[in-house]
Amino acid sequence: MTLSLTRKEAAAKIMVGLDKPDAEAALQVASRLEGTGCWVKVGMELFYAAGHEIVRELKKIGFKIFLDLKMHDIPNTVRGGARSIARMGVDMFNVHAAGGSAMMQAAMQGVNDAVEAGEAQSAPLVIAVTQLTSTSRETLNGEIGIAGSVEEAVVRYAVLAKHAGLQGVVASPLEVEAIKAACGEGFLTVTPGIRPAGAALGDQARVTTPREAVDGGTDYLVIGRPIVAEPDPAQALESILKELTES
Ligand SMILES: O=c1ccn([C@@H]2O[C@H](COP(=O)(O)O)[C@@H](O)[C@H]2O)c(=O)[nH]1
Repeated sequence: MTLSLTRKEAAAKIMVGLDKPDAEAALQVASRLEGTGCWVKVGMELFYAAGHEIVRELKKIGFKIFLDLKMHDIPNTVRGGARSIARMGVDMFNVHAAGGSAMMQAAMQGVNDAVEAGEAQSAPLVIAVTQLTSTSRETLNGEIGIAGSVEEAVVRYAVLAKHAGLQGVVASPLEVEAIKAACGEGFLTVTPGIRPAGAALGDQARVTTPREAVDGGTDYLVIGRPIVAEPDPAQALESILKELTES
């Protein structure tokens, strides 16, 4: 089924991956996206270079922020890390489901610690990475050592994350239908692995177009290089929005 979205609805589903080496480069792109209504995603490259300050700057501009640091450590460390992240005022962050239930529950406890101590005004959404969208079945079976299909592995982690109290998962758009069937419509799916027709796949293994991702029921489309590595990021975003608003 082709879903017809308004421009506002489409923009609110897009998380632009600001994978840039420093604050200046990131803010240059962000300034071109200001006012569109899209989210921005701050990942390892930008956060390790520009830290809390870039989060503050992006919030000041008015963006909703997904902090994509994919925590994976012992529960006590993740609890402390989650508390620190909640204090920063981001809207969403993630952990690896491979860390197990106790670790994911610890992330939720860290958020509660921050809220109860009055350090965070509101609780960010906490989601779990299932299997990276760069992982193919061959890699999953032959290197990571998990048997079966990628979809089975993704759904197993999604169910684990749901039982641990998390609000959603990161997966490819190809697995959204199975995740929603197993975890319910309200369980969020945040999907990288988005490539407009003809765009280079790069290191992504499990991809769809923006239109296919939306029609498959995803909640959020994470899009990096097809926007931020283009000479005109605003124009690249516009053409994706056009694809999503045409029925
Ligand atoms: O499974 C995952 C988890 C996170 N990502 C992140 O999303 C963006 C995708 O960027 P593209 O340039 O559109 O490929 C990137 O920041 C990744 O770290 C992911 O791709 N897959």
